[in-house]
Amino acid sequence: MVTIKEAISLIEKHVGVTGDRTVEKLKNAVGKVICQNVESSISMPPFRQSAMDGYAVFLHDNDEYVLLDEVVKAGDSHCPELKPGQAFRIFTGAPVSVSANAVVMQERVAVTDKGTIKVSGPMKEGDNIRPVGEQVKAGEVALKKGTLLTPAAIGFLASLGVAEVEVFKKPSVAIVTTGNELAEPGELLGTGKVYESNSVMLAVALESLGYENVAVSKVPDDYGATVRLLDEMIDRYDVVIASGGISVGDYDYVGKALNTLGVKEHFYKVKQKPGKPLFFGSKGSTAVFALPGNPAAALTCFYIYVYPALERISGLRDFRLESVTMEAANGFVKKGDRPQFLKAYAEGGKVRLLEGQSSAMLQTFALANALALVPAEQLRVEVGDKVEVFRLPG
Ligand SMILES: Nc1nc2c(c(=O)[nH]1)N[C@H]1C(S)=C(S)[C@@H](COP(=O)(O)OP(=O)(O)OC[C@H]3O[C@@H](n4cnc5c(N)ncnc54)[C@H](O)[C@@H]3O)O[C@H]1N2
Ligand code: MOO
Repeated sequence: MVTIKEAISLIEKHVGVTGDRTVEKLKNAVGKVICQNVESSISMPPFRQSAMDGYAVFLHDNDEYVLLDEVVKAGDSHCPELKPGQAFRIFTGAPVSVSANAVVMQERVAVTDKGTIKVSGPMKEGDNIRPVGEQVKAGEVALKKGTLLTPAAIGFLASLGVAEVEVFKKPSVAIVTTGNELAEPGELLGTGKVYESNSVMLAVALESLGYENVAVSKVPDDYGATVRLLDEMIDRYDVVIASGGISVGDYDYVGKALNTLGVKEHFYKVKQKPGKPLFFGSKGSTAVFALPGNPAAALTCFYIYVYPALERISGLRDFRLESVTMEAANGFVKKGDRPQFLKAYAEGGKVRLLEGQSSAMLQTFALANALALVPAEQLRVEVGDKVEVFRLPG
């Protein structure tokens, strides 16, 4: 049995980026990680650009300027040169000629009937002109290897004319559920059966985190069938997530099957509640997690252990779950000597510890947006106590 900390560091030690790369169209690359520096082929902005609707001027020692009969708007390619004391009409995004050394916003300008403009307030060189390459210069690194492609990063690359980007391939994931008792939602529920919930829950969690290559397969409590299915999945996928059959019961075959298949155990059993019988191992380059079957335990283990592992494999080499300290909005009495992850609701800087913490209860999880961790030695949480809180993604 390992501690939560030990389990996390063993996972960090044994998982790493697969190194597989792929070229993605920009709009398909969100949530992926750049696998090499992206250099900009252009300067951004590519030309001196007006930041305001107003007038471009060649500054002189007077607040009155002769207005040329010229208008330059965004997209225009022409741009008149000025002599000191001259001005022309310009709009936001339009190119600014080299001789124009400031742009004044139109709210500060009065047009006279003598063909001049009068400017109120001070002006200095460079006002309201975005210099060439202010964001990035041609040939410079725009985004570094290892950067996560957020919508902002995708927009930035699009602004540089990038249409495709080379990223780390996200790992492929096989979910394997086990159990004779499992019925499919939609079927009539026979005596002794429960509806199977873990595969769809884990599959949509993966999908919402951007993992697209996800397979689901199911096996009854049969040793031979469990060995065969796990063998195939370990062979074909980067990560295997089994659910159920990992405890000590006579019909819990996952641990025995993984052992038979030569999966190297990095840990089995974590001192925590829920999710004590969590297994993590690897075979070749495939990482194998066996989550406890109890649905809330499975999902807790997924968020705390599997999700960070997947993000690291996807290229975020140093990914860790972030936790914040919050005040408890209500009290909680912990049973037993294991640290406990509690389904919780974080709001306005406080965290509410929810009713119904059994590892079989998904209803509470459905109402939660966070997991709060109560340490082993703390037997009660009082209102106002500081609690470590992990916000759940999405
Ligand atoms: N003698 C002991 N018994 C148990 C121990 C122990 O230490 N000693 N640990 C308990 C704890 S804690 C957990 S957690 C469970 C984990 O057991 P398994 O991982 O072997 O899971 P199963 O027995 O297969 O199932 C547990 C529970 O979850 C339901 N389940 C399983 N898969 C699904 C699914 N895909 N969808 C919905 N529900 C599922 C299953 O029907 C069971 O009710 O072991 C304790 N026992
Ligand atoms: O470790 Mo189990 O998840 O407490 O029921």
